[in-house]
Amino acid sequence: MTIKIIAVGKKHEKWVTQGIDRYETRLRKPWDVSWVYLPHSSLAEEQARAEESKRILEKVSSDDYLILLDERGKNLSSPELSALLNSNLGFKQVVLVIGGAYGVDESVRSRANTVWSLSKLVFPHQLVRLLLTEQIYRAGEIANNRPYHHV
Ligand SMILES: C[S@@+](CC[C@H](N)C(=O)[O-])C[C@H]1O[C@@H](n2cnc3c(N)ncnc32)[C@H](O)[C@@H]1O
Repeated sequence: MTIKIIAVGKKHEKWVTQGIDRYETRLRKPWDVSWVYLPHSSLAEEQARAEESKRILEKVSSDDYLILLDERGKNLSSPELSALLNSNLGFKQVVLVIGGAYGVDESVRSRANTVWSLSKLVFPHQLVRLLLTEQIYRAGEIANNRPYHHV
């Protein structure tokens, strides 16, 4: 399974890099995770959201399974995420999107196959990168029946 994470903003900030590295170095094949960083728009809120959403969709193929991270989405348990990533659903690649400071607009929301909420709380973008990386690692461990995940 190929997993692409599209994140609005620069590379990871120093304080999350160590955490992300911790999980990514442990991630085992066959899951192959890569990051795409998109520049922040310098426009005002609504136009910035539209510009960043356009840039996001330019990186998504019609045959990708798109998961948008958004606090208004649905909750998934870790086993449910694992099953979702593991099932492949006939798609070549799963793409996960983390929006910028203003989130994304309706174009990305309506393209998304799943809108996934980590919590009703709004988290800062960089922290979402770290939480997502740990959850992908956890999902892989669940899929491979390894003991990292305890219920
Ligand atoms: C600072 S938040 C933006 C919040 C913004 N108010 C919005 O309307 O989306 C940056 C990004 O982090 C992700 N995010 C933040 N909290 C989240 C949560 N609880 N669940 C899922 N994704 C979240 C979303 O992708 C969001 O676009």
